[in-house]
Amino acid sequence: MSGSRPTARRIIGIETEYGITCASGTAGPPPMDADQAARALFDPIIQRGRSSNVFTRSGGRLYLDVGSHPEYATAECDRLEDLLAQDRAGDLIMADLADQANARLEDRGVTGRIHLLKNNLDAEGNGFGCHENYLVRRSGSFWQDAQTLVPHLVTRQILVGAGHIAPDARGRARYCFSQRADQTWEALSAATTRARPMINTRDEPHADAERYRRMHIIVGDSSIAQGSTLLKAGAMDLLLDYLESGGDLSDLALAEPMRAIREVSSDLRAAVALELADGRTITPVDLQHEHLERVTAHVQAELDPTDLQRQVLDLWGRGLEAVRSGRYEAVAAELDWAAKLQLLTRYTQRTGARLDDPRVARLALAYHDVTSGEGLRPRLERAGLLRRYIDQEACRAAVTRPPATTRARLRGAAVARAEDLRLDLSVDWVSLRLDDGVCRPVSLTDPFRAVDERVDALLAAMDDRGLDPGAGMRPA
Ligand SMILES: Nc1ncnc2c1ncn2[C@@H]1O[C@H](COP(=O)(O)OP(=O)(O)OP(=O)(O)O)[C@@H](O)[C@H]1O
Ligand SMILES: [Mg+2]
Repeated sequence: MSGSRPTARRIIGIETEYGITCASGTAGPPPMDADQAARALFDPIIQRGRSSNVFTRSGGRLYLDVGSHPEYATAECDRLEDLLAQDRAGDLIMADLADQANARLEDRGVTGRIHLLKNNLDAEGNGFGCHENYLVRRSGSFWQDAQTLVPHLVTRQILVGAGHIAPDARGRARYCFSQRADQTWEALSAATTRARPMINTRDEPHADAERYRRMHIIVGDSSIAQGSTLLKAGAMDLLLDYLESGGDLSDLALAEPMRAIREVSSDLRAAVALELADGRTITPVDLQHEHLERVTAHVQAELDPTDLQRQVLDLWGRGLEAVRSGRYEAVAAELDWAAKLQLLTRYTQRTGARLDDPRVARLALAYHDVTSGEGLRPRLERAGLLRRYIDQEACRAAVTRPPATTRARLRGAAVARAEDLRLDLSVDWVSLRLDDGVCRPVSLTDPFRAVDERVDALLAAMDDRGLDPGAGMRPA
């Protein structure tokens, strides 16, 4: 590959909603429902910060909305290695909270254990999301770019879907690519719950609104395998670079994206004929292949890709080949749908259980369980059956260390100082404010700016305040 420039710097963040249940430790019913379990999980956070919406030392956001899906939004990342580490740090933060909550339950003599699930469908059939955020330039044709991405979002599930067991039209269980595909109702919309679009077009850039927009993609499955996260975000970043450099995908617009997204999910051979807007038809594999070829040509002509970006292109190609040939084992260490399918297939072959057997459902759920000591991922990773692109130490470190190259560095430093000195700090994505009635709020509208003397001054003011026992201290 012989281009010359790096990909344009782009802010990327991933928000994950987690499923939560409290499994009974006896034969009786669960000791608490999902709402109660979520509140038990967030209890120490609410005690400490008097809020269920806090920013962390990693620069990310921990959040419990109404309802029962605790959420972690990663800090702003502009390197794929940081995104992988921060995304995993979110799982670790949640798992630590669950450990603490389970210890409190045990102290109270409650026989039940809280489990956190990184999937997209709860036992009652309610869906919840994993959202990707990509900074895009306002000067580009956002609407057209957003529309242009729909065919990619419809078909990328054959690579980055998390895999799902669902009944077919005759009620028989079968394996499909995505949990989220059936939960999506529109291509583009500014409403998220009613319309369930693939891209949420609400204009909230968390940055200078004259220059930027935030592409808010809400159709993806949550990822367990780092390979899935890498390919999901890395392919989108490269596609956006291609489009922002004048690339065009409009000849691949689909006639009926909503119908297509369901058809793609349920055809494991990815050979279904999808109708294009111009009347031609194309299979999901061929459509993805076409995207990959254009992006690869763009990379070769213009870009000097990073090591992880090379791996994105490599995995993209191998993933398509695995689907086309039906030899999914080739990517079973890298892509969720293939990893889970291999696990379930081995189990059904060994035991003779069918896909609709409750034991198979439990095994599938264990793949998504991120609670310490419960889920399968750590074991699969240790055994080399799931590939780690970023080692566990780096992910652990990201729990308290924000990305170094974006404004998250400033936010993380300020949050850490406020926690250490027990000072009240108001934080959101674009500002920091010490609640002492003296310091002026610091506005951080440039997400690429990782060094800022105003934040240095704020940290110094915090040190001064922290020394003064009367000022700004929170009640113990
Ligand atoms: N300028 C930006 N461009 C792209 N992504 C950004 C930018 N600023 C922040 N982000 C990322 O966007 C995500 C915002 O998460 P958050 O959960 O607050 O989303 P939201 O869409 O604002 O809110 P909600 O979940 O309440 O609907 C984070 O992952 C963050 O890193
Ligand atoms: Mg969110």
